[in-house]
Amino acid sequence: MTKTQWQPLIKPVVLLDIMKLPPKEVQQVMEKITLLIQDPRPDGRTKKQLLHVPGKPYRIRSGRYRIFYTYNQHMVSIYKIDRRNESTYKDEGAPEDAPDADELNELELDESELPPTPRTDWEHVYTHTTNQALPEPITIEMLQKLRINQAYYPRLLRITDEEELINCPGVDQDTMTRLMDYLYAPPLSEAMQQQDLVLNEVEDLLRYKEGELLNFLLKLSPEQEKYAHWSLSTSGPTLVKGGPGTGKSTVALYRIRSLLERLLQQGHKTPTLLFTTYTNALVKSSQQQLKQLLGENARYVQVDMADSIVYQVLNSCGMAKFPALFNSNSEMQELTRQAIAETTFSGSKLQVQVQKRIIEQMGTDYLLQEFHAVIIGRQISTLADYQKTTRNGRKLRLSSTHRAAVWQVYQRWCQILQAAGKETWQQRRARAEVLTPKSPLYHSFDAVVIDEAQDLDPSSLRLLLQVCKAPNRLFVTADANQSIYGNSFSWSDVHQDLKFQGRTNILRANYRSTLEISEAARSYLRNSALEPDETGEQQYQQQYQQQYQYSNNGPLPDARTVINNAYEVKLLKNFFKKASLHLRLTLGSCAILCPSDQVGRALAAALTESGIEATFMAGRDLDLSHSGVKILTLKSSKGLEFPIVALAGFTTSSYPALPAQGTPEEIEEILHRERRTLFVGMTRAMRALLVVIPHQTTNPLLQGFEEAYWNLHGTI
Ligand SMILES: Nc1ncnc2c1ncn2[C@@H]1O[C@H](COP(=O)(O)OP(=O)(O)OP(=O)(O)O)[C@@H](O)[C@H]1O
Repeated sequence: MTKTQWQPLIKPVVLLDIMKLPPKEVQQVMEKITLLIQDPRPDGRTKKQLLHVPGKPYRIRSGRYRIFYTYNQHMVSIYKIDRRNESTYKDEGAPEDAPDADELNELELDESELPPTPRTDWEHVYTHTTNQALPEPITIEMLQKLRINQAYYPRLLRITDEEELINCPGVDQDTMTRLMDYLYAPPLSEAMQQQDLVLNEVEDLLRYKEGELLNFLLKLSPEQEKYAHWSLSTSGPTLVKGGPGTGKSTVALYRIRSLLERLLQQGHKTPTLLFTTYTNALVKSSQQQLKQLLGENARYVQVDMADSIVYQVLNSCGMAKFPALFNSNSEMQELTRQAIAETTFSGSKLQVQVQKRIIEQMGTDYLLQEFHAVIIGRQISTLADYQKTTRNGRKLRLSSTHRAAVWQVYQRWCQILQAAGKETWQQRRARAEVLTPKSPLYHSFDAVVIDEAQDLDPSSLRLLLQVCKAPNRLFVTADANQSIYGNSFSWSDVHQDLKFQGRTNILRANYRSTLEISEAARSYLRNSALEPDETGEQQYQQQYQQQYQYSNNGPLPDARTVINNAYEVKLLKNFFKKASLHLRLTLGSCAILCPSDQVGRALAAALTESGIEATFMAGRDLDLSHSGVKILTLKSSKGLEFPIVALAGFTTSSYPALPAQGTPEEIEEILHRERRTLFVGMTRAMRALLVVIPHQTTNPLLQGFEEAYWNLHGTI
């Protein structure tokens, strides 16, 4: 057998090309790919470099087809299998080494195959995007070839034009994407930009065509690869940071694979690993990806939200039922107001008055955050300890008189909650943390990987550290600038074992968003980045604003003003339709991220009424495979991604909620946090982004869209 020297990689579009190939051609294509991985270098005959084509790809002929590829020292990346243009190959019987028509015809380049140049304006793109007939009719044969569920046949066979194709209610997203990709193969330049997938064996292509193999794994970049395997035998935990879309979650999943391999090599018969992430939707998608990555071995990995582990610890100790959680935020606020009213402050009459005023100025939200992030999150149980604590990330400075006042309200608050049989999530997590050593979960996992750690409570982090058998088998990913609830805290404040010095790395290449979207979001975030901590956060924040690497380009994102709700719906409808048509995607690729459930439901109703399928999905029942536009709150969009995104719903809501009598520092802290929340929303977008701004708004969060980064067209 010939030794394989180059690792074969394929672009996702190649899989569609394989589905389109007649069976007898597949064998021949596989033979050519086998030849390529033995030696991809051009030979001037069958393998040639196309010097005049953008990207200077190589091509090898395979009968009536040609395979396009690039290669480096170690890898061959195949990115298109295309039928030769018959008119340029008059002599079908020409020998393989006949003069190459490709060279003369420049691969029949049309305009769509030129490399994408950044366009400045969606409006311009819109006007050139009109509804057209499908490039070929949808047939039963096509649907069978694509292994599409027969239940969808009647609906799909009725489609005749592009608008019907992009807005096809009731057909799941995966099906629509497959059909769309099949009908509209991306041009060469786009195919080249797609991610690389690993082709372990050339025969896998045949297995894929026959339905035995459903997926191929992503090829990590060298730096991602390094962090997935890095420091497996150090003494402490490891941390990977990076901006949005740099592949932190991806590396976390591959880290699980290397930890598992290491444990199995070390002779562990039934290793147990824990992967925690942030929302139900992320649990589901991580489970799917781990199944793909690990096959049968996925049974060794438990995927959960950190709060499920909190529940499991309490349950295992018989402490899960009582006290009950609050039914609503307003119920919690009410009890907090009651605590403020009932607190008897100590000291002279003047001191009592001062303390009362301090608390009033603070507002219930800020006070609750102080209880949660500082007192409960750090397991502080005495005023003396509270007086000493550093309060990292809290902008409002508190003197010892302030702290004494907070402490007294806190004491009363605890009594009231106890009498009502209620607790907050933060109290529950802190309770679970203390109980962990008594729970069977203590030291029960051979390794723990925590994704999206920036918003975890310190109690949850310490709990997860305790369920892990050894600190060096803990791996954490985080991006402080995507912290949407709390503010920066110091890792070593959380636990002495959480010192990442020397074991922190940063990912720098963005694989999700276009350069234009990512740079616009970063320009919006500027000034709201978080405070430094001892893991090099300051350096990180400086690097955050430096040049990133991007794989994709596109038009500038839009920040558009609207005069009322009706126009907002009109703009959204127009944006989704045109962007979907232009990008050859369906409405299932579109998402609206909005400030609250209530606003989301109203938008879903209004869009549906206007003829666009749209569904509001609460965080717990997010279904990413659902057809039509998905409407989510900004907060529940964390960790997710969508090709087309609109941030909307600011015309009706009073977002952000600011305390009526808040101090400037307190308001500044809230605004910074919410600016990061909008930043998270913007960075969910892969290809197209729109922010809908109410006309003449004074909302401070909807200011700061710089003309250099955003398309700021007029009002509609
Ligand atoms: N090496 C790679 N090549 C191509 N695509 C990649 C690569 N690494 C990651 N991706 C893709 O980039 C996207 C973002 O990756 P991922 O979600 O892991 O990033 P992240 O850093 O966790 O993002 P965020 O913090 O914004 O949630 C995903 O679609 C992922 O498949």
